[in-house]
Amino acid sequence: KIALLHGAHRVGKRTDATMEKWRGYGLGQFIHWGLYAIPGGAWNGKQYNGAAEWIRSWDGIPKSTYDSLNYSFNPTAFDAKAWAKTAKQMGARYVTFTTKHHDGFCLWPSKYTKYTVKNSPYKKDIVKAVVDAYDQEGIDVILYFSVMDWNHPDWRYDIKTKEDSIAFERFKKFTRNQLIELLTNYPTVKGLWFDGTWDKSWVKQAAFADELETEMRRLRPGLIIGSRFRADENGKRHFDSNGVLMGDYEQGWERKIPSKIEDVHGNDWDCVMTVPENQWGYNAAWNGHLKTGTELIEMTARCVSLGGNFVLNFGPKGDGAIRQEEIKLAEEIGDWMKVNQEAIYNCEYAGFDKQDWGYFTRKTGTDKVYMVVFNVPLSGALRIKTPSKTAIKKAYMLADAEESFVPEEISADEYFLHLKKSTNSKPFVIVLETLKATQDNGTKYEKAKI
Ligand SMILES: C[C@@H]1N[C@@H](C(=O)NCc2ccccc2)[C@H](O)[C@@H]1O
Repeated sequence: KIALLHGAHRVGKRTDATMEKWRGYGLGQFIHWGLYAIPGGAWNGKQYNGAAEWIRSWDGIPKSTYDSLNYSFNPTAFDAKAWAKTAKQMGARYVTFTTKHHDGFCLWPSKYTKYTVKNSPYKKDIVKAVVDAYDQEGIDVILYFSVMDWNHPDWRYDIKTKEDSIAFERFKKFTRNQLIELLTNYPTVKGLWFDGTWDKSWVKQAAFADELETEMRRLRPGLIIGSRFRADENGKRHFDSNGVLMGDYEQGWERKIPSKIEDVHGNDWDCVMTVPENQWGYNAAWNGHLKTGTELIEMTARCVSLGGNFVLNFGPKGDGAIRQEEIKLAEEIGDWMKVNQEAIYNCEYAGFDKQDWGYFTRKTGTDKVYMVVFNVPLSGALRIKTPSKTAIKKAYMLADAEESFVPEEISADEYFLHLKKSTNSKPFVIVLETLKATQDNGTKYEKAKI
C-alpha cells in the first residue's frame, strides 16, 4: 500500500441510510439542458455530428456568438412539473440535472458570474424549479456540475506559467463558491454528479479538491459524491494509487455497462446512458441507432442485476419541451415498470450464475430472487443454476402468481423452468422464492420439497 494524503478515505460501500436508498433506486433520469439546446447540433443550417452539448468546441463555431446565446435563452415551453411527471410515470426514482455544463452557462442565478439564467430573457431560477418539482413528485435530485468551464476567463486546461497558476487559483475559489452556493440554495439535493474533471489543471489539485469534498460533506452530511470529482496526489482518478474507489460510487460507466460482476469490484456504481449513440444535449437530427424501449428496459435490468443504477438521459429542446421520442420511451419504460418494478427497485446482484435468457436480481436482504426474461430459448426451458445450499421453494410469474412452475431438476443445483407456449412480446419476470440452508448441527442439508 502506498501512503496517500489525498486518496480514498473509505474502503468498501457506504452503509448509511442515504446511500442505501441511492443503492436501491434502480432507475434514474439524467437531464442535459442549457444553451446548447438552442442550436440543437446545427449551426447556420449545417448539422454537425459531435455531441450537441459540445458544439461550442467544434471547428467553425464562433465561440463569442455561442457565448451570446444567453441573450436568446427564453424557454417558453419550460415546465419543470411536466418534466417531473414524465419522470414519475417512467418510474425514475432520482434525477441528475445539469446546473452548469462545460460551456459555463449557469441554470441558477449564481452570484459569482454574470453568465447565468438571470442574464437571459428567461431570468428565473431553473435549478430551483426543477428541484422543487422533482421533490414534489418524491423523486430525489442529484445536481450535475462541470468543473471545466469554457466561459470563465480563469479556466485553464493545464497550468504551465505563473499567470496560469494565478488565474487557476481564482478559478478554484470560483468553483468552491459555486458549489457551496448550490448546496446552500438547494438543501434538499442528495448529491453532486461531477464532470469535466479530466484535464491536468484540475487533476493537479488533489489537496484542494480533497479539502473541498470534505467541506461539502460537512456542509451536507450524507451528500453523495462519485468517483469522478477528484484525483489523488499521483493524478489517479476514479481509483486511487492503491486501487481503492474514490468517492461513494463508481462514475466511470458513461454510455457503457459492466458485463460481469467482477467488473464492479464490489463497489456501488451508476451507468449514464444516451438514447442515440452519443448525444446528451438536444440534437435536432438524431442520427444512427436510437435505443428502443425494450433495449433500455434490458439495460436497466442488466445494471440492477450487477448492483448498479441505470440513468437514462433526456435532452429537452431549446424551448424547454421534451421531444416526443423521449416522451414515448418514458411511457414505454413506465408501462413495463408499473408491472415489474418489484424486480428493479431495492434489488441487487443475486449471486446466481448469469444465464442466456436474461438477468437475476435479488430483493435486497431477502431470499426473493427475480428472473427478468428477455430471450426465451426455442426449448422454452429457462435454465437456473442455484448457488450451493440454495433451494427453490416456489416459482411463479410476477404478473400472475397463479401461473407457477415446478422446477425440473436436471443435475446438482441445476433446474429447468418450462414455459408454457406463449407469445410474450415484452420482457417478463418470474419470482423465485428460495431457501438458504441453515447451518443446522451438521445434519445433511435437506432440499426443500417443491
Ligand atoms: C455525462 C457526459 N459527460 C460529458 C463528456 O464530456 N463526456 C466525454 C468524456 C467521457 C469520459 C471522459 C472524458 C470525456 C458529456 O457532455 C455528458 O455531459
